[in-house]
Amino acid sequence: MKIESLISEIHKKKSFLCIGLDVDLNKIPKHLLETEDPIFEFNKAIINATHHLAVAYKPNTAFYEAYGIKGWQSLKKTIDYLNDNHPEIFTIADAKRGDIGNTSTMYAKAFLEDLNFDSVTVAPYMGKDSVEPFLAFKEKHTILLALTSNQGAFDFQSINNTDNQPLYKSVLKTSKTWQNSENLMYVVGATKAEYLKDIRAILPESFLLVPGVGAQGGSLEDVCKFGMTKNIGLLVNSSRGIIYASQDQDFATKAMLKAEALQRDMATQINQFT
Ligand SMILES: O=c1ccn([C@@H]2O[C@H](COP(=O)(O)O)[C@@H](O)[C@H]2O)c(=O)[nH]1
Repeated sequence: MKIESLISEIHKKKSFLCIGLDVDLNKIPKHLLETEDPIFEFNKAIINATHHLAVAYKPNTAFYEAYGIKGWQSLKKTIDYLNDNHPEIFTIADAKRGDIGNTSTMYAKAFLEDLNFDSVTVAPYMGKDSVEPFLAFKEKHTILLALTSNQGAFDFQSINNTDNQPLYKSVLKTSKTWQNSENLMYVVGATKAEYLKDIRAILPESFLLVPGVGAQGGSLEDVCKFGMTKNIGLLVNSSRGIIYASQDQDFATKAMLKAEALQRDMATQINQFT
């Protein structure tokens, strides 16, 4: 998907909501376990109930890989369902890949060509030759881990390196020099909103995928205060906070209500900014 299409969808829906499809069979309504593909049935119901409120969906591949070949089939059915029925919606494979170039090329083919996601999350720490194979895909996006939402982000990402700047800033600055860097987006945790001013000084325009509102306690208002740009520039993700709003028959409606509340707050933020 071209970035312009994503921006136009954001303005049309007044939403920069990304819904995380992190499906855990222990948390979904029991009646779905009787169907042939409970993960896909769950995702389909969530997508049907929320697609008018969201501009992106992000299955975290761990939740599919954990169920072996059946999980991978559910992932394929989910992305096909999105691409066939909602081509205007941006899709993210949250897979956090990255390896030597030869191997990264295969990861990129798996997620961007075979599964046909619009984007994939990638760890930057093996450097340029591990990321450039992802960037080579036209109209696809590579979402680089910059400053993650977890506590462990402070173990390495925020520590000053030999240039006397935190490692995450080196990731941002150096990645901008890579070939096809216009295809880069970055992960910044909502729990790290106070860093967004510094991040925007380095990346004034780039899209940021921001996980960590909802279950992890990040604040949408804080993220918007420092992270929003004229093109909005944000995809704010919530997974558990939306998809597990109820574990009963009404799960999709309850998920819709949670998504609606977030979208309403996003519309307010967009209106205040523009
Ligand atoms: O820094 C990061 C990077 C990725 N994630 C992923 O986003 C979702 C968040 O789920 P919630 O249920 O809304 O907490 C999940 O897939 C994480 O693996 C992240 O949280 N932080």
